[in-house]
Amino acid sequence: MRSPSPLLALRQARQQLLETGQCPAGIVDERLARSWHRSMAAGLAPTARVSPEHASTHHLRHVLASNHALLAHSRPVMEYVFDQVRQSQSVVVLADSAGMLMHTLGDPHFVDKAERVALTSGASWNESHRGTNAIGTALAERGAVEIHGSEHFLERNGFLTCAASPILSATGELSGILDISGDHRNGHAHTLGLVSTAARMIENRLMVATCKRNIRLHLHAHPEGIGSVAEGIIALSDDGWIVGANRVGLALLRLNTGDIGATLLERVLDVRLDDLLSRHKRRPLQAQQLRLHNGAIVFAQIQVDPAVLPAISHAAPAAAATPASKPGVDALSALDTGDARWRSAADKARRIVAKPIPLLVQGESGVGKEMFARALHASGPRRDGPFVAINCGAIPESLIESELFGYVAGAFTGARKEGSPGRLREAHGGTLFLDEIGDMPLTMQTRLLRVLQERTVTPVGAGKAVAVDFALVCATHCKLAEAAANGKFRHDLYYRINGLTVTLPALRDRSDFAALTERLLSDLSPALGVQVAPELLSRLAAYPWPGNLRQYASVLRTACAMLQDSEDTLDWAHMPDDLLEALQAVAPVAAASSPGPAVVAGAAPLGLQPAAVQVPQSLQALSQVAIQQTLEATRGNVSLAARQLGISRQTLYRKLAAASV
Ligand SMILES: Nc1ncnc2c1ncn2[C@@H]1O[C@H](COP(=O)(O)OP(=O)(O)OP(=O)(O)O)[C@@H](O)[C@H]1O
Repeated sequence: MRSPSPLLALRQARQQLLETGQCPAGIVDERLARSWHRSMAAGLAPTARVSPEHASTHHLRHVLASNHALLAHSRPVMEYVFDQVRQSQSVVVLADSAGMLMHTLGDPHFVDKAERVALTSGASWNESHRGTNAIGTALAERGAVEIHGSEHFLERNGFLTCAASPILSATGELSGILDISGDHRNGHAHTLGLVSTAARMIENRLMVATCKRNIRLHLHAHPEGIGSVAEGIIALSDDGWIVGANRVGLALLRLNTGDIGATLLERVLDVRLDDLLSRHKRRPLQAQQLRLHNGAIVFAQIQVDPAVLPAISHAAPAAAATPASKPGVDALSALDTGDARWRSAADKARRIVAKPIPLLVQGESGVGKEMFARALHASGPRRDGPFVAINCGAIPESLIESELFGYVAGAFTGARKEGSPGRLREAHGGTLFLDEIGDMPLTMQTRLLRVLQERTVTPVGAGKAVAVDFALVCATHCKLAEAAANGKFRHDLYYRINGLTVTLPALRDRSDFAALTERLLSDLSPALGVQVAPELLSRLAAYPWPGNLRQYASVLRTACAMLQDSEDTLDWAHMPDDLLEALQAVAPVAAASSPGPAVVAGAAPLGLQPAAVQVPQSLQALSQVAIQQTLEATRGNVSLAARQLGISRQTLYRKLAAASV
């Protein structure tokens, strides 16, 4: 591995492994020890002269065809790398995600004739076939490794020195392995660095190709770093979701692979997508300076296919919804895909939009309450004013007062020198949207009530009140009337914010699943006309979607990213693994009609027709099944499960607590 273990120590460690089944701690690199154990567990013997596992011509052809893009983008990089190592008589190899060689450059003179076949296309270097080796071990460890001489598990491979690095896709999956192998006497200290850099070059090329229809941010901490192999790349959907990223991009934005497909750009950076695009239009070649929410600065160059830019510039504000206010063609009706309950909520809200009547929007997490509020704002007379959204549950109690009401210069330690107007005053002339109002601490409820009664704000540390004028929309996932009855929410504030209450339906209760799906898909990829296969659509319609529209939109977004260039229909193969099983387990319903009383097939194995074993269950129970399956798939990782379900951790805990009552 990185620093070759001394030969004697290696021999002793291997001897002990073979005799006791345990590798002594501290003598060899931990990853090497893990790999030796895996090789033993695969039933391999170090002295065995196994004949190389080789794919049939038919299978090899299939693998090459399905890795067409990877091969095309790897070839030029492999040629460049080969030029660098030509003198050291090495071969440069590309393997698929199972460790099968797909392309080799260089003549393996250092290998005797009998072994040469092992370095040709079709040979498998998966650890289960060849024990510890750079390709197989890089696959198993998902990281770059070097394996020298007798670190190889099979003695017959001891003449090799190899360095390999994984190549990751834009969504973080392992696409293949790049490897440099040579005679172990010619090993070079820089080979691992070379192969890792080359793998990144391939990843970047692949990402630009697979995300060519997306808006891309090319990022670096310094403007000069943009365009280099060390640049970060982030791919965005038209409505500002991060749908792809290379490793540097993730690191720069402090994200993990699991955040891809589940994170809005504006949650990470202090900028909205439409602002980015309009700055790009004005100065297409200039790197923009952006700030992360933690204060760090990055520089970004936007790249977007000119053919899709007009569609995007049109679509980006559509997410914020700013069309005219005529009923029938306003921003609210642009969200209307035919569900009667949703339409009735929109009709009622439309009637008070120009009046000083506060609106309370109820509905489960992710049903689209904020989108509804934004669209209402854009449909009303204040649409040219600001829309200020505040998540009352997300601001720490100690900060909520200064965040909402503002403060004067020097009001408290840590305050900004120039003071802050506060979010309530930012909403002046527009709409204030208070999300999760039920989570607001009681002391703040009292202050908010005063603001609403007096229509003035008094910043922290100020003696004088400032007049404010905004339309108020609040949202809650809980029944606020119950919270008021239990003393958790002030009665007087409840009456003050509840001029009109509308309830948005959960996704599983909507009757417009097919139309909604079409709408979400056309938002995600306006130019592509992506559809869903009918069988899959009927299963999606029957699934309980605990995370509602947020979860469904996120699943569709990731599925669209899985489409090959030649595909335009989403099918089972594009669905995430954790959802597949759950979808197979629900009985299909006609997507155009209401899901109605759903049925579950119990634990029907994949591929079985679940309708044969239908067991009626409540929708709530179905939702719990989906939650449990996601938790199992994420091995109990609540944060990851919540992200995959499209709900917050608090909501997931709440649902789990409700289930255990
Ligand atoms: N009508 C819609 N059309 C397209 N996408 C939608 C629609 N409604 C919601 N979404 C998707 O669902 C996501 C969540 O929507 P939104 O934030 O409005 O829900 P919410 O009910 O306010 O959630 P929470 O209760 O967690 O704050 C959006 O970012 C968007 O991806």
